[in-house]
Amino acid sequence: MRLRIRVSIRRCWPAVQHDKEAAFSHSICTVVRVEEPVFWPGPPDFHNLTAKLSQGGNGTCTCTTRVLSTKTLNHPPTSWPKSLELLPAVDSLSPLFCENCSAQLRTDGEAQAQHWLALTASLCQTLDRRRLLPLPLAPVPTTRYHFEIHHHLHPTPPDDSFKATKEAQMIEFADTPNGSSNGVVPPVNGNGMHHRTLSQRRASAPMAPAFMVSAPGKVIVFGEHSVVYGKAAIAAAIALRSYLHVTTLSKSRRTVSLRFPDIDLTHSWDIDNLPWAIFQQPDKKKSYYSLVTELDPDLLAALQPHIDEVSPERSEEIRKVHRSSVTAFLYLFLSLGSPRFPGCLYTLRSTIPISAGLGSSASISVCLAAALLVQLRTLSGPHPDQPSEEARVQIERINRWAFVSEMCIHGNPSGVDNTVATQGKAVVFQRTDYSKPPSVRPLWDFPELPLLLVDTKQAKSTAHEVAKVGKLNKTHPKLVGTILDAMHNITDAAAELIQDNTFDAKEEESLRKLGELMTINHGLLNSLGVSHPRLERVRELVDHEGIGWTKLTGAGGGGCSITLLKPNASAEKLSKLESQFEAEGYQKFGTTLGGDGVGVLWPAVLKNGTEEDEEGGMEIDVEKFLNAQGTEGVEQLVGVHGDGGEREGWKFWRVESE
Ligand SMILES: Nc1ncnc2c1ncn2[C@@H]1O[C@H](COP(=O)(O)OP(=O)(O)O)[C@@H](O)[C@H]1O
Ligand SMILES: C[C@@](O)(CCOP(=O)(O)O)CC(=O)O
Repeated sequence: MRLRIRVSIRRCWPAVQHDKEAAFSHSICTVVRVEEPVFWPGPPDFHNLTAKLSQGGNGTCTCTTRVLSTKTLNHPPTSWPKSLELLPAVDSLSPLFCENCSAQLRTDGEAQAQHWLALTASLCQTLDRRRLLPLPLAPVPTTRYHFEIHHHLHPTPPDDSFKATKEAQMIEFADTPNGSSNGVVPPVNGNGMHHRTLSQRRASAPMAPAFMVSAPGKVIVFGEHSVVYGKAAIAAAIALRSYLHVTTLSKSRRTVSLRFPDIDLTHSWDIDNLPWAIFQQPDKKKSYYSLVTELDPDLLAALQPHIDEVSPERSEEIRKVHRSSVTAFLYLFLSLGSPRFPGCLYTLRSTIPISAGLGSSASISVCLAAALLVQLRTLSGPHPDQPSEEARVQIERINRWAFVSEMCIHGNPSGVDNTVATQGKAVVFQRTDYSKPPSVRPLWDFPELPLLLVDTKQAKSTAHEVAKVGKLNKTHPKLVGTILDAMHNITDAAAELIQDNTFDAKEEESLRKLGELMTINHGLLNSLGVSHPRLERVRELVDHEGIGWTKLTGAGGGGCSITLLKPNASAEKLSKLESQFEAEGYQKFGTTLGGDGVGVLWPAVLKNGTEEDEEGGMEIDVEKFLNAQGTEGVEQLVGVHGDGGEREGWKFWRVESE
């Protein structure tokens, strides 16, 4: 079957349409390429497009698209802007950033030409900006867009009304988050004028397809707490993950809503009542690539009334949890968004136990940051052929904002949790200077360690434990400094050991050396006062059986422990230990280390072994997502891994090993 795809580019001067022929089989993904002269800052709006069956079909095909990659080619386009007056009005676009160099373009209206020049200069990269004057002496680069088109065939409806509107629906766009028109843009006729007859008008559609993002939890294998003081830590992603579903509402619905059932939180705000003015002040405004290393007290104060209105009838304990999540969301939403942001519903579910030291807050922070950046179209990819370097830039962008969210949730984070939740795998992390990005060294061959993960079910607060160590450090700076240095040396030794060619995760001697480092690390954490009797009890039980080495993981004060099991640990002893854990109210987790970091499912359609798979997949709507039962239900519905490995649909920014 062949489909004709018509791609029309909005907010691009001059307005352009492309007709593309592409062969499709029933309900698959395909890639279409469009080349477009770059006359405009930022990617054009290709958000939704519909494709028309050009032959042999008796149905329509609704497609959603995503820009897979953009590549700048240095050959001139076929048309040129003739004079500066012809440049389009730019005041409807805010903020303006160059996609290539991330430079913020001027928005002061002083001279619109400046935008164009700055953009062109940055795209030409090697060209001296001054040589671009006067226009159009410089070669204007062309951007090549790759689209991924998900299309779903719908049978032709029996009634004729469909035929009447079919043509009008042929080119249909969703609005961009920063856009000023409503969700449906009519076709452009030969004069560049928009027109659509009354009979062809339709109710507003949602402005973008629903999509999902997901990020893993983590275990810190070495270096928690000391990492807050600039020492190195080793952390690895785990298979437990958070999943965030984003629905964009139609233009008339000006609310932003959170549904976070794990913490029993539901709340909506009127977007137009949020304190945009202060977040948009030139001295406060941040861009999607900013490195924010501290929260702005004025912005926090402006958010306070909107945080205070959440869950007024709940207990103080619950409100505290709600406040953390809401502060993180609102801070990100107002920092990254704009008053023209569309109404949205964010629904979050996580399989990571909360406040157990497995990085639940970092995982949701990464999801929130990634979702907002995806909505703003500031991320390229992910796609399987994305160059590592490009993937790295996207990961860095998400990570920077996830760190801001982490600051909202627990005050003084080191950034290790959000880094591993964004990047996945296992990393050696160190942040010596908080005004700069951290050093992150991936451990590509992180071994498959035989780990037992035990949740004490003793809730703790990271903020509280971190503050406790801070206080101890203030009182005994020299002594605590020595302990933190020793922890750093342990991490160094462990990284060296793991990367040594002779290290074998199945061999006793290798594991013994690593296990001893874990024991020492735990002892030092205990000396800082962040263990807990229930954590000590796990150690006691494991030590009694003599089958492994145990340390707390995460902030401590409760939460989880990890035990590195000896290779010869007998099944009998293990099962005895597990029964004892169960009897004493502990929960054992089976998890693998070193999985993928942040992933995107765009649109929210997955194959789930249901009838709908025949039609291209099953759309994950909010209802299905909320109705999924427990961890198993969530994983079955949207998990990044199905029974047969990685699920088709989820995509990850992957930084490969050099
Ligand atoms: N599934 C979730 N839904 C909503 N908020 C969450 C979720 N998981 C974590 N959080 C937020 O993160 C906080 C827990 O952070 P923290 O104490 O650092 O624990 P952890 O060690 O699990 O990261 C919670 O109080 C809540 O604000
Ligand atoms: C104690 C600390 O090192 C790790 C905290 O991990 P968690 O929040 O318990 O998952 C704090 C940090 O690194 O920000």
